[in-house]
Amino acid sequence: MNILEKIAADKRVEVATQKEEVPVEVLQLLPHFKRKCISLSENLRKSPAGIIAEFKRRSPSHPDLNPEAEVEEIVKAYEKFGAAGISVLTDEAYFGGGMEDLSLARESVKLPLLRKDFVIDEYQIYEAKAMGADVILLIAALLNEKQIEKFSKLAKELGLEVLLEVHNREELDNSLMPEIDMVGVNNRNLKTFEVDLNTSKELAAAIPEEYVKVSESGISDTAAILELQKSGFQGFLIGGNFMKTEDPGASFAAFMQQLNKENQ
Ligand SMILES: O=C(O)c1ccccc1NCC(=O)[C@H](O)[C@H](O)COP(=O)(O)O
Repeated sequence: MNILEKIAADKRVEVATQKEEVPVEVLQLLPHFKRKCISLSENLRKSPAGIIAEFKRRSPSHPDLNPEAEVEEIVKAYEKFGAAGISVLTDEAYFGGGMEDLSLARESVKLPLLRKDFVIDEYQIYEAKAMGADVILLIAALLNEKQIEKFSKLAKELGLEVLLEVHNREELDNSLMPEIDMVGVNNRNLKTFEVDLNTSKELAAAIPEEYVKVSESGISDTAAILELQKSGFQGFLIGGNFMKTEDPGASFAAFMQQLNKENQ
């Protein structure tokens, strides 16, 4: 079993329990459920930098990233220094996150929030909306075409945007549908954890123009962004580069300062 299959297997158990504890009917009564979402894809189209800055405490590839990190201060700094959106890891078992982090982020910033998790059940989409997310992630490697269609349609009904994550041409060709707003190319091979930015560059031309292109994972300098922009990417999902430092907000600010200088 590879890491993604293991995460998905655990997620099925977790979601089954959560559904019993807090049924969809209860989620629908929560105040954020009626909230109008903010568009991440629009922000990425108009932002000169297009950074989706991520909050995470750890990951399978980086188990000790920033175990004690608190969400509020970090996301406020991401907003203050020019992020186009924020990704919040809500998986507890492998990333040390939770729905509480998403809720706290929602109370702290006005930027669009991506619920970064492993969606395998419609329940998680209702939950994302109820906790204040604007965008969900659908990982092509985890889902078949029918699931992607069903989940993205539900997301649209709830007013959420969809970021589809792919890692190769086959996943891209099998998973594109009209309800998807953004296509993210994950530069990290989730089977080996190897990172290669050429994955984004090689897939870019195959992503139809109507989808905002997002390059995900392994971005650690502004030169990489300038390169990826040339291939048509408008969004850049960056987590570890900021979260591995003592002050992720300050490292984000320094990164943005450098990027703005180079983008002039
Ligand atoms: O990062 C991992 O180890 C990982 C393992 C299994 C599934 C997903 C994983 N990462 C999620 C992500 O895709 C990243 O959090 C995100 O793209 C940011 O990447 P980075 O900038 O390299 O932290």
